[in-house]
Amino acid sequence: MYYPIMLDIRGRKAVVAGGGQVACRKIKALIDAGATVTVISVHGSEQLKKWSETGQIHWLRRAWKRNDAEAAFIVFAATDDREVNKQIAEQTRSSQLVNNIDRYEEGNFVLPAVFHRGRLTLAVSTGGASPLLARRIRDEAAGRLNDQTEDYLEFLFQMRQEIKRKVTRPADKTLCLRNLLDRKYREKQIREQTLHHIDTFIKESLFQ
Ligand SMILES: C[C@@]1(CC(=O)O)c2cc3[nH]c(cc4nc(cc5[nH]c(cc(n2)[C@H]1CCC(=O)O)[C@@](C)(CC(=O)O)[C@@H]5CCC(=O)O)C(CC(=O)O)=C4CCC(=O)O)c(CCC(=O)O)c3CC(=O)O
Ligand SMILES: NC(=O)C1=CN([C@@H]2O[C@H](COP(=O)(O)OP(=O)(O)OC[C@H]3O[C@@H](n4cnc5c(N)ncnc54)[C@H](O)[C@@H]3O)[C@@H](O)[C@H]2O)C=CC1
Repeated sequence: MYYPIMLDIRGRKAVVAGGGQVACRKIKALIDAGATVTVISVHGSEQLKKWSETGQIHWLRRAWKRNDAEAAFIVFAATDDREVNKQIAEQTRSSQLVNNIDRYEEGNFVLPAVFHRGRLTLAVSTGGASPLLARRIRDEAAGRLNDQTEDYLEFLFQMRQEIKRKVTRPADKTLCLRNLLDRKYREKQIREQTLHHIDTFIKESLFQ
């Protein structure tokens, strides 16, 4: 069974071998997550050229060389050459994260199908069994979210920060945080009032 995790890769070095369609999907997610991305590929899509021109990636227009992954935190073997991808995966240290796009067993992680909305991330994986089913389940789950999800979660975040700061007893904190999930806070107006009167919310949560 895979171990799921949300990685903070801001400023971390990501190295991607390959600049085709699949590599670009992985690169987009790396850029969005704030990684420092180096791409090694002779050829590249229009999108890759744009990212390179705008400084969002560092593109080395050449074939993969041994040691290219040396300083990387995370590596993608994303060429269309199975043998090259295999070698790249073999060249990484066991402490590095490596994804092989054509033979997932040769890497040590796989990417899920992802949907982001504000602070919410939905990630669905079938552990390599069927990427298309992962995508479909992701789309079905995302379709059940409504327009308010982003604001609602931002409200929960802000309230939770304040509750953590203001309420010290763990049991009291739990009471407040549980109370926050009451359906009434799905109403925008009630959320706004509550944010303005956090002390009242805390008192009511503890004495109701
Ligand atoms: C194991 C994994 C490794 C990894 O890439 O991390 C992997 C591996 C492989 N994918 C292959 C094919 C396809 N992959 C997609 C699409 C996606 N693939 C993604 C993830 C993963 N793909 C990981 C496991 C995910 C899981 O847990 O289930 C998604 C979810 C995330 C992402 O890529 O960001 C993204 C959808 C994102 C979105 O929609 O948003 C499509 C559809 C399309 O392209 O439209 C096809 C064609 C249809 C088909 O073949 O099923 C092949 C065969 C290559 C060949 O034979 O030529 C392999 C190789 C193998 O099986 O070893
Ligand atoms: N994991 C996944 O999500 C998926 C994986 N695949 C697999 O991904 C492979 C690649 O697909 P595409 O991106 O569409 O191919 P593509 O043909 O668009 O791109 C291949 C890229 O690999 C680069 N490349 C080839 N040899 C290289 C080397 N020695 N060093 C550096 N770069 C090198 C090329 O310059 C090119 O940019 C497919 O062969 C397929 O097996 C396909 C679909 C989804």
